[in-house]
Parts: sequence; C-alpha cells; structure tokens
Amino acid sequence: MQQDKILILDFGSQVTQLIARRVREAHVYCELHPYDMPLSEIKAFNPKGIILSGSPQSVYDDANYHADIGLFDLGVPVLGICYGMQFMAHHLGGEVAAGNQREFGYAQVQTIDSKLTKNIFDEQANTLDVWMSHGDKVVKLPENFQIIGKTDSCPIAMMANEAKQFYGIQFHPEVTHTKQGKALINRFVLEICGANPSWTMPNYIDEAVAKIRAQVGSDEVILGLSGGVDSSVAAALIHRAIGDQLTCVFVDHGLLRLNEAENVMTMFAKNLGVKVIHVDASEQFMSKLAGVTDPERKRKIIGAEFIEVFDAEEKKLTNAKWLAQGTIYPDVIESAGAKNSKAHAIKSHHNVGGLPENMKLQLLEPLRDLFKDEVRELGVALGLPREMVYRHPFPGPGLGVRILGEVKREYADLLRRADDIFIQELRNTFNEKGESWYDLTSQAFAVFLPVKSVGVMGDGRTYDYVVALRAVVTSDFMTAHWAELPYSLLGKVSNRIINEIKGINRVVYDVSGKPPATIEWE
Ligand SMILES: Nc1ncnc2c1ncn2[C@@H]1O[C@H](COP(=O)(O)OP(=O)(O)OP(=O)(O)O)[C@@H](O)[C@H]1O
Ligand SMILES: O=c1[nH]c(=O)c2[nH+]cn([C@@H]3O[C@H](COP(=O)(O)O)[C@@H](O)[C@H]3O)c2[nH]1
Ligand SMILES: NC(=O)CC[C@H](N)C(=O)O
Ligand SMILES: [Mg+2]
Repeated sequence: MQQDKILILDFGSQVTQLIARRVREAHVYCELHPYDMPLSEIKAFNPKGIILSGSPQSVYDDANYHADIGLFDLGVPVLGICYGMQFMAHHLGGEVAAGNQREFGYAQVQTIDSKLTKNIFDEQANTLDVWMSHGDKVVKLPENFQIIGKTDSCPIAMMANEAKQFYGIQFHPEVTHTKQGKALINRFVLEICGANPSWTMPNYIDEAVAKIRAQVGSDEVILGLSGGVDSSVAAALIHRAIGDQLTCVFVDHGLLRLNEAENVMTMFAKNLGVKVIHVDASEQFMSKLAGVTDPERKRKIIGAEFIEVFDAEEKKLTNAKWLAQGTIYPDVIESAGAKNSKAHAIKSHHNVGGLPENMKLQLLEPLRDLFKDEVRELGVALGLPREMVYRHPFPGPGLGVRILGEVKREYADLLRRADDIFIQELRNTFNEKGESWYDLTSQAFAVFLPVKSVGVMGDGRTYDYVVALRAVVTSDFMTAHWAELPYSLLGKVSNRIINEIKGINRVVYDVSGKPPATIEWE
C-alpha cells in the first residue's frame, strides 16, 4: 500500500523532531529532510503537504537558510512554522523585520475563522494558548494572504492564503506547551492536506515484513541482540519475516544486569523460537579489562572485544549476508547532524554498530524510520511483553561504565545485586496517580565506587564499598534532570542494599544534572 506522506523541511530548529512526532501521532507517515533538499527530490518524494520548520536564522540575513522556492508551485499545502512562516512571507512578497522585543514563552493568540483552526476549540472560542520563541516577525503580508491570528505584540501571528492552502504560524504547534498544537497539526495534515491516516503499527508490520522478505531473499541474517528495546524489537520483526534465516548473537561480557542472560534466552529462544547463540565471553572481556582504569580505554577495549566475538560467530555461519541493526530514526537524524558538527567527543559510545567493514555484510535496518515510542508500540504489536519493551536503555559496555576504574568480577557481582534492588523498588513504588517510579524515570541504575568507608553494623565495625544511585528524567538523553525520588523510596533502597549485600555499607544519591554531569559515570 502506498502511504500518504508529509515532508518536513528542517531549518535547524531545536524542536523539528517534535513536528515529525506530532504528524506520526496523526497516523500519517512523514520524513524530515534538510532545508536545502533539491526540488527534484521534493517532487520525487511526492508529499501530500510540506511543513517548514523553525530556525535560529533570520530570513533577511545574507546567510539565511534557503529552501528551493519552487516548492510553492507544486500545488500542495504548505505550513510554515516560525522561521518557516517568515520564509514563506519573505519569498512570496511580504516583509519580515527584527522585532524590537523578543517574544519567548506563553502567549495568547486571538484567531479569525480559517480552515486551519476550524473545530479545534472547545469552549474558549477563538483563542489559542501557544508557545512562542522568536525575535523576528512578519510585518507585511504577502499578496493574497490574510491575517488569521494575532497577539498583542505580534499583529501577524497567523496568516493564510486559503486558495493556495498556504499557512504560516509564528508560534510552535509541535511543543506540548501549545495547548491546541496537536489539533492544529491534525487539521493541517488530515483536513487540509487530506492525508490518509494509514500509518498504524499493524499496517506497518505487514509492509515491513514484505520489505524484509524482498530484501534478503533466502540469505541468512545475523543480529546482535542486547536484550535492550531496539535490538529486541528488530529481532522480533525480522523473525516474523524470515523465521530461521535469522540468527541472533547475544554476547555476555560479564557486565550485564542480574539474570539478564537467562531472561533473554528464555524470552527469545524458548518463548519466541528465535535462534539465539549465547556467547559467554566474560572470561575474555574480564581478562582484557584487568588493570585498566581509564574510562576511554575501557570503552575502546569493550568495543574491540565485541567485534572479535561477533566476527568469530559470523564466520561460523555459512550463508550470512546481512547484519541487522536496531538503528532508529533519531540515530539517523543525529548522525546526519553529527557529520557537520564540530562538537567535542565526550565519550566513545560503543555498540556493535561500529562493526568492521571487512565483515562484508550488508546492513539491514528495519527500524530506521521509527521513533522510540513507535518502536515500543511495534514491539507490543509483535507480542513482546510490555515490561521488556518499556525498559530503560542499557549501554552496550554495560556495567563496565558503571564500575569506576578497574573492572573486577567481584565488583560486577556486588553491583548487579544493588542495581536489581534499586530497580525492583522503583517498579514497586507508585506516586499518588498510581504511576510507578520506574515509569516516571527515563533511566535508573546503580554505580559502583571502588572506595571503602567505615560503618557500624550489629555493633561491629565495617569497612566496605560505596554504591551510588542514579536516576534521571529526560526525553532525549542529551540533557537530563536528576529524578526527585521520594526520600522514603531512597531510604528503603539504601536499607535493603546495605542489609542484603555484604560488602556494601554506604549508599549515596547522585543529584547532578546533565550537563554538567553525564548520565553514566564513565
Ligand atoms: N550484549 C550484547 N550482545 C549483542 N549485541 C549487543 C550487546 N549490547 C549491545 N549490542 C548491540 O548494540 C546495539 C546498540 O545498543 P543500544 O544499547 O544502543 O540499543 P539496544 O540495546 O538495542 O536498545 P536500548 O537503547 O533499549 O538499550 C544493539 O542494538 C545491539 O545490536
Ligand atoms: O549503547 C550505548 N553505548 C555506549 O557506549 C553508551 N554510553 C552511554 N550510553 C547511553 O547513552 C545515554 C547518554 O549517556 P551519557 O550522558 O552518559 O553520555 C544514556 O542512556 C547512556 O546509558 C551508551 N549507550
Ligand atoms: N524559532 C524560530 O524559528 C525563530 C526564527 C527567527 N530566528 C526569529 O528569531 O524570529
Ligand atoms: Mg542497550
């Protein structure tokens, strides 16, 4: 089935990804492309509508970001958001100027009837509660446009050429702070563009299965299974498509969570009938890591060892031509961004993603177009248990980056148990709305500090290790707040860890945000 598609041209706003999220939530497929996508490619994409994003730039600057204005002649509806609106105004004969006052945050827009705002109001007729973030504004309308919304400080807050179905809005409908934002995007996508809301997970599964079958034919596929969300969902999807042609390799580096290996094997091999090779490489990893304390060296060693193990397993398969990976859409967008970035390398992230080129395998990445929550929805639709699909992410190097300094089996064993207690208590403690603290945090874990402190237990002196608890709330893992866990929960976790695990006599809670700290300690 041919999906209707919306094209989003990205002029570099911080929140462009959210536009894509909102369109997908309306069950319409969309893709995000750089603003300078050539017109021929835009035509070939055949969008039902185009959305122009916001931007840090100003349209009247020489260095402005310039999309091909031929897009206004394609006969498809266009929605310009913030810079996108200013771009539309600037190129269709209107005028944009620097405002004398930056407008940032909440504003109320008084609307005038238009197709874009039809039926989106409940009782408070004709006012929108919106989030603004701009310094420039449209000061003169382009020809055949009319004002469809205004605020006190921004007389042209919304504009439209209804005949051509061009709409410009100065605020950001994609952020949740804009109360009717979702409704506005739905109006644009479903009513104005007339896109068919056929982007649903069951439809997606059928399509993806057919595509995987066509792509791999009778070849064998190999996949690194971590027990995390992305590789698990990829495995389930590919298994649905090609059954036993898929072989998963699950590497136990000795730095996994408590019972992880058993859980992964039970679920995939036993319950789902997926072929999984369980490689116990813990000796190999531990001996390579012995005596190494530098975080970057540890990461490099773990990465290189992963490759060794993987390479060796691949050689045992006779007909493997494909390497499957759980790459998801934010990975694709971020790595495109990273190519032009001059950003500092803070840590080398390791997964099997950096496999050596001489493996000569072609990449199979069936989740490339999906956001994380869509991947989760897909996992549930494929029959994976919710508990696994809604897990916190777990880094490839595992406990290796959560044991500070030298990694020892003894430390890993203590840490695994402490971590398990923390996670159990998060899962079993709820806020007043009945949500578990596990679900209220984005990632939580324990960290092993190889320092000893003095304690007293049962009238005797102890001299044991320290464990730090880390829990963060974040939507993108690029920035994060430490989670404000209830003291009673922290108290219970601390008590249990110290009482149940001989060797740990002190528990501390990490109250650092990212930045300046990172989420993992190494
Ligand atoms: N222990 C492991 N054995 C085999 N492959 C692994 C292992 N750890 C990581 N990988 C590979 O590295 C990839 C990237 O890891 P990453 O943690 O980013 O994703 P994930 O584990 O699938 O999902 P999540 O983000 O939920 O942890 C995985 O998809 C998997 O293919
Ligand atoms: O697959 C991975 N391989 C890695 O090497 C790695 N290092 C950090 N992380 C995860 O990335 C997110 C951000 O972590 P940091 O704030 O510590 O950089 C957090 O979710 C971390 O758990 C990794 N994931
Ligand atoms: N968020 C935006 O798109 C801002 C656009 C433009 N840079 C302005 O300040 O008005
Ligand atoms: Mg993982």
